[in-house]
Amino acid sequence: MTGIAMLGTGLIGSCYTQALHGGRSRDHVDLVYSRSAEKAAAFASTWNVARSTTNLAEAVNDPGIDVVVVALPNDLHEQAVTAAAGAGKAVLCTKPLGRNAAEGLRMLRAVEDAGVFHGYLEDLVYPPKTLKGLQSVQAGDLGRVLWVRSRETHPGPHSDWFFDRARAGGGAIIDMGCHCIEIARSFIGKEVRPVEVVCWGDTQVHPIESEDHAVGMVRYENGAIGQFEVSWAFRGGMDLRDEVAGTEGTLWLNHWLRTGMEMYSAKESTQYVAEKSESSRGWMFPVGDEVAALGYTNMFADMLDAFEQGHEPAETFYDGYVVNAIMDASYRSIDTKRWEPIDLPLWHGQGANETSRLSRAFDKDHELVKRERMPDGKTKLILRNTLTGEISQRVQ
Ligand SMILES: NC(=O)C1=CN([C@@H]2O[C@H](COP(=O)(O)OP(=O)(O)OC[C@H]3O[C@@H](n4cnc5c(N)ncnc54)[C@H](OP(=O)(O)O)[C@@H]3O)[C@@H](O)[C@H]2O)C=CC1
Ligand SMILES: O=C1CO[C@H](CO)[C@@H](O)[C@@H]1O
Repeated sequence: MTGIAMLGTGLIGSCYTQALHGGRSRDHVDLVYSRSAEKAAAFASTWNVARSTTNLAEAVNDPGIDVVVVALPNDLHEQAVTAAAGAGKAVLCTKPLGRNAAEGLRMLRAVEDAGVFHGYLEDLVYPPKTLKGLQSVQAGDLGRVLWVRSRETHPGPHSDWFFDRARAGGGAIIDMGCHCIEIARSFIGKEVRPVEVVCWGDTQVHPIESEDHAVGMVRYENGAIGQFEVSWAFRGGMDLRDEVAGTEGTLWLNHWLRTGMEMYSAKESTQYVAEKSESSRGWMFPVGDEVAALGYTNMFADMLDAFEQGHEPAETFYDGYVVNAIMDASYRSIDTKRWEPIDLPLWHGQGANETSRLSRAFDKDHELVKRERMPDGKTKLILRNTLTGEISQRVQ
């Protein structure tokens, strides 16, 4: 059995542990690291973890440990990854990989130089409905993907360090834009190079330096656009939605509010409703199995299958570094108010390959712009003359 160490006893350390224990039925966290012996003991007792330590070096060097899971605040990722790689252990790191692309790239180099297995824990490309959507998109059911819109908004994070710009590396973009960017990149095709970004971001509500709102557009080399929308001041819970628009189809995913379970209670509920839920009475949107719905279960199954079978998981540190580079350009764009190029000193995907407009030949002189069935039962064809550019219509 694979020996697993969990570094961190916070929100994500608990979610990851629940997912690991419930997922493939053969995974178990063997060792937990916390700064405090009391917290470590409490975590170990809640989640039935056999051993704990307050020494990070001891955790990663433990001979019974094969895989180290980094579930620590953003400013501690690099240090933990370097320690795990130095100990020759496989390392799985939560999002964002780094606080910027330079940090992300150093982490990628550290695991590559050490020759250890690495996985980027981007859960939101693994929810069951996202995996099903990705399969359809990859099979071509939606045609060519033109535009992906991904939104994550909630009233704000649950711990102090998120609000400290230096520790977190930024605000809502680094915290949640990273999810939206990787979701869009997955639907558009991870081999397609992201070229430039234009982004607005501002601090509208919280008394902090970091942005609590942002909207950005990432332009890919094939013309596709990945749009992200993030807020740390949205009221009403956690709104997690994705939309994919292709030349032949559309996909809408709603992950959290309005997922199919809606409950009303006139009384104050005593039950936990869902992550970042703001209501415990009236209309509520509980989630049946949070760790599955958020993708953690499938994510760890992919990571551990890949580790045991000796191949790469769907998300590696390389993906985390690309996402970091897109976020760096987003922050530059907020300052310059212009499209900013995405700097990718390391790129594994396709080379320059601008996709031209789709040809929709109608007859020898025309392309079809649009076809629509009208209320009178007739069909209107809107055509463009390929020689003159003239637009005309025919009614059939
Ligand atoms: N969907 C996702 O993939 C999510 C990912 N995350 C990511 O997980 C990481 C941790 O976030 P989260 O678990 O929510 O954060 P929390 O604040 O809930 O927990 C962080 C944990 O890290 C440990 N820690 C160790 N050193 C420090 C330190 N110097 N300062 C603060 N904490 C420390 C603490 O455990 P102890 O006190 O026992 O030492 C603490 O419980 C972040 O990178 C975040 O972006 C977070 C939420 C969701
Ligand atoms: O998706 C998420 C929910 O909120 C958390 C706190 O802002 C994020 O860190 C996390 O990635």
